[in-house]
Amino acid sequence: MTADDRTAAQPPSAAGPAAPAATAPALADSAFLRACRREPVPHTPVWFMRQAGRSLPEYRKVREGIGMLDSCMRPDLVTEITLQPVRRHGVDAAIYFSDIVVPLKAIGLDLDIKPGVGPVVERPVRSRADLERLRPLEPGDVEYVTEAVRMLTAELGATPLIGFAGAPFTLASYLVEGGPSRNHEHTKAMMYGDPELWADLLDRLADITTAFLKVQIEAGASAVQLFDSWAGALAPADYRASVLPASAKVFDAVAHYGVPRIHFGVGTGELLGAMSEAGPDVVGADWRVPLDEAARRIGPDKAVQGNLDPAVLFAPREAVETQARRVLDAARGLPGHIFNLGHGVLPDTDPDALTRLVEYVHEQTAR
Ligand SMILES: Cc1c2[nH]c(c1CCC(=O)O)Cc1[nH]c(c(CCC(=O)O)c1C)Cc1[nH]c(c(CCC(=O)O)c1C)Cc1[nH]c(c(C)c1CCC(=O)O)C2
Repeated sequence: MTADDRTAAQPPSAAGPAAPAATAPALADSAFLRACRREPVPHTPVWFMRQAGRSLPEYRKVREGIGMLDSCMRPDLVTEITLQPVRRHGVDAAIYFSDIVVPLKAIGLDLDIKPGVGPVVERPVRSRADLERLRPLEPGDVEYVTEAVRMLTAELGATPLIGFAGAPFTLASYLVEGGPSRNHEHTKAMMYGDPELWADLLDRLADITTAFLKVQIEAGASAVQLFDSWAGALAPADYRASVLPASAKVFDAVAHYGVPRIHFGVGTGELLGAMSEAGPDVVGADWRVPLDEAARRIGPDKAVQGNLDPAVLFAPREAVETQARRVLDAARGLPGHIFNLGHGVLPDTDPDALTRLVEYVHEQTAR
């Protein structure tokens, strides 16, 4: 079935589905949403960050000749690409196919995603005058997101759809540096050197991120993840003083929807407690901290997500299973574990290794 057939079979009505997808009983009872709420699960749910993307030949095929940002604006492509890993791997959740810079593009910033590089911003944001270019995001700026989420929730049925956005710090890093950065030097120069301008920038980004998450939740996303990928570059005191308030503002602003909110960053072992204080329901950890220790740092009443090193998938099957077993052992006795990688799927990963890993986790944890 093509994406077009699907649209024809199930036209997304302007009023949306009769019952909001997020409250349909089978969906609410899915292993993923149960784990987010720290309820007993039939098996440990599994999904992978970057599960939709270059590791899949079917992804490369539909993306042929179409730029990354262009593909994010086409609901038919977004729907197809989001569904590909669900069909192939049998993961317990879909993640909406987009990118953290899509809302910034949608408010008119001159940026692109360069293959093999990442987001590149034509004119970096460095001064108060530059801030004026960061206007608020209106739902009408991203109608294609609403349409794609509706098409997806109709297709996915009882499989949850995770919406996402970039956290203010990670978005700020791309905007201030003008592209990917190892040391975030311009970003930190603004954070330390002009705290007022920095706070303003993060506050505007918090509002844009919130608006982008609201569009996804209101169209039917069952959970949301806030990616603060580069927060691990910060010392805990600086994170708490200069970044946490903006991320907490985002979590607060979407709390009333009641959908689980996940918080994740790379290299954040020392920040897990602070990231938990920002107010999410679930905290993701990378592979540098054992999951039981991560759970201690995250504190009570929150689910944990993670944390297999994505590079492990390049090892032979037995080694992958040994390492996955270590993650499951560390998670034993923790109510609310969502199995994931410690960061995104690497582009050269063998897709069959991912499928086998989903089967392994399901088998090993079947109750
Ligand atoms: C930092 C960040 C970005 N984008 C994202 C983050 C946070 C997650 C993380 O820490 O990895 C988030 C993101 N980007 C993409 C998704 C899709 C959903 C999923 O997880 O499957 C998600 C969740 C698609 C994408 N986003 C991008 C691709 C690759 C583009 C392509 O296929 O041509 C995909 C599938 C581009 C992108 N966009 C970004 C980078 C670093 C890159 C890679 C550049 C490259 O190596 O080519 C910025």
